[in-house]
Amino acid sequence: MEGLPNTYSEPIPIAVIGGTGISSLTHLSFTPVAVLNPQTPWGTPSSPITVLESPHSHTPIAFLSRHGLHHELSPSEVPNTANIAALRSLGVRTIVAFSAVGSLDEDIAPEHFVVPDQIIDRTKGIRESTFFSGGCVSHVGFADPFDDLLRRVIIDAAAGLKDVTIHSKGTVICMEGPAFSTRAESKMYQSWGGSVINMSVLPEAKLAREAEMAYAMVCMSTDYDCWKEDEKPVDVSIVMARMRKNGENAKLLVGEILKALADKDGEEIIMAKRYDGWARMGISTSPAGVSEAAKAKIEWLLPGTFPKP
Ligand SMILES: CSC[C@H]1O[C@H](OP(=O)(O)O)[C@H](O)[C@@H]1O
Ligand SMILES: Nc1ncnc2[nH]cnc12
Repeated sequence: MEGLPNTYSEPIPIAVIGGTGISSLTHLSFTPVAVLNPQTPWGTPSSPITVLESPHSHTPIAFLSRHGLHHELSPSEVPNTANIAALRSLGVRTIVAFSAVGSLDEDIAPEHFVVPDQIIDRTKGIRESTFFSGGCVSHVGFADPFDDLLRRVIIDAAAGLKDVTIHSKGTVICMEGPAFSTRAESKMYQSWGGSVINMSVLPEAKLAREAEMAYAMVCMSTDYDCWKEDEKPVDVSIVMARMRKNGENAKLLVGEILKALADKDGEEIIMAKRYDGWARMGISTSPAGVSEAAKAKIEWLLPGTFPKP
């Protein structure tokens, strides 16, 4: 990426967040045109943000590597607030996130993709998980944590890929890690109705909702965790081996998603106006009680919420 400009003059409405095994979006159909390093009131994002253009679409996309360019950030260390704030500041309104997951369901085989519709939170409260703290409280609705319009686009787009089996719903369990689950935990998650397990969907999805963006995740199955007695329990070599094929399919899928969103209806889906005001509506702090520090940060994230008098 050397030699690319570090500015981009247009808003970038779509972002792709890559996780394990996807630290760039290098593929014939994408041309990197800039590398940005936005700073935010919540700090610096996980990685520089690459801006890519594609012949499939007039809409540029921003790519962010969740664990850093060299996978140096553990799931608990990912600066999710900085990541989401940085993307929003570039104009992003729609996020397609990718994640390597373990399967809790016999039918979700390695290399299958799942577009989940629900989440169960098993993180340990050690991740910074809201923009609304330090003097401004907001409670956003999160009953349906993923955006259904975007989920539908992804599911339909995946139908254009010949060797990807896609599951159109499921519950993702988000554990803290970084160690994998015990067998007892894995079986308990199955009994709770979990379909797949990862360490990344939270608080990423929650912060995207607070930032009034549309968010969906593509879960790429790599293993059967450790509930299945006739399989070797998950380890990193198993995950990385599966991610070679998954990573190629993920890049093809991004191309198909951009094609699908390249028309007028697509623009409406991408701009996610349906989330305008969600976080602002949830603010419970009375105007006189909002701290100046919180006002400044929220105004940076969602301009117009606390305009200067
Ligand atoms: C390397 S296996 C565990 C690791 O893989 C997943 O990462 P990501 O969601 O970023 O693709 C999982 O969430 C864990 O962080
Ligand atoms: N079994 C597993 N548990 C948690 N995260 C994962 N990512 C890939 N496989 C996983």
